[in-house]
Amino acid sequence: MEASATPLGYGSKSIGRNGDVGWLEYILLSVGSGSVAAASLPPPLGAALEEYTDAVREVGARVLELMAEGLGLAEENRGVLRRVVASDEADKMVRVNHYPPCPCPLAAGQRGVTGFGEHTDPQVISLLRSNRTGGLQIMLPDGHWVPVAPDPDSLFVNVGDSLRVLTNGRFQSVKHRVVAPADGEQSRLSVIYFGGPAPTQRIAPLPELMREGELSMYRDFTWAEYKKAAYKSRLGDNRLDPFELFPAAAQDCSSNAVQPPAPAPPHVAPVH
Ligand SMILES: O=C(O)CCC(=O)C(=O)O
Ligand SMILES: [Fe+2]
Repeated sequence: MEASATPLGYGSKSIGRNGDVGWLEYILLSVGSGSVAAASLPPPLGAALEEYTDAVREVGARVLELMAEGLGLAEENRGVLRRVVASDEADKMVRVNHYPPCPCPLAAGQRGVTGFGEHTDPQVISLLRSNRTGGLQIMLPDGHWVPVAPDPDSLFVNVGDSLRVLTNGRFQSVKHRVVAPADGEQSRLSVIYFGGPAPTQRIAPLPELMREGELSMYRDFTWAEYKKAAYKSRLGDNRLDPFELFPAAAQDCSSNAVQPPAPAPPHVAPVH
């Protein structure tokens, strides 16, 4: 069965509304007061979800503080990134992905089928946990895919597009994808917290970070605007492109500059 979360809720195979497909089923929830999706869960599950999200968000906020320190921000400014995801109005989403083993026969040279197609996360920071089954891969600047070793005791941290803009490209959002388990392998299960800004938050390079004469590489936008644009796009699109002010300069230092074009998935795309 193919079902699409719209955009929240349960989905199977169909990711988003724009034709992206993968070998998975998932549930995508918005967490926090006023969130329809979390409020519709059985109360103990809703409470557990909020508790988990708050705990993992705090880890993300701490990582952002360390990143601010690493960027050389003065001590009094080190909370500037943390506050983007930790404010009361900040957008909190959780996705649970389940990738059953795919019984599909593989053609010669084909390493698997796409569980989740290549993309960057649009938010500020994502923290992922998984079971012991691998499949997650990240793309290096030279276009090579490298596997992320599964470790149920670790959190995998991803920089999102918004953090890339907030740091004027100093941190890059990295393309990642999931290859579904082959027939006979264990299912992969992952839980991802996506730390986003408040809807009205202006996403622009932090003034505290800009050097004298440094120009923003992006035109200003709000998180609500970017989220809407992200939902309208395909998974593999470089979603920041329409917001770039100096495309050539932004691409020069972009990990996405050398991406091969995303293959158009006929149904569930093979992975070579
Ligand atoms: O399921 C995974 O391991 C990664 C999925 C992912 O990248 C996402 O949901 O944004
Ligand atoms: Fe992702």
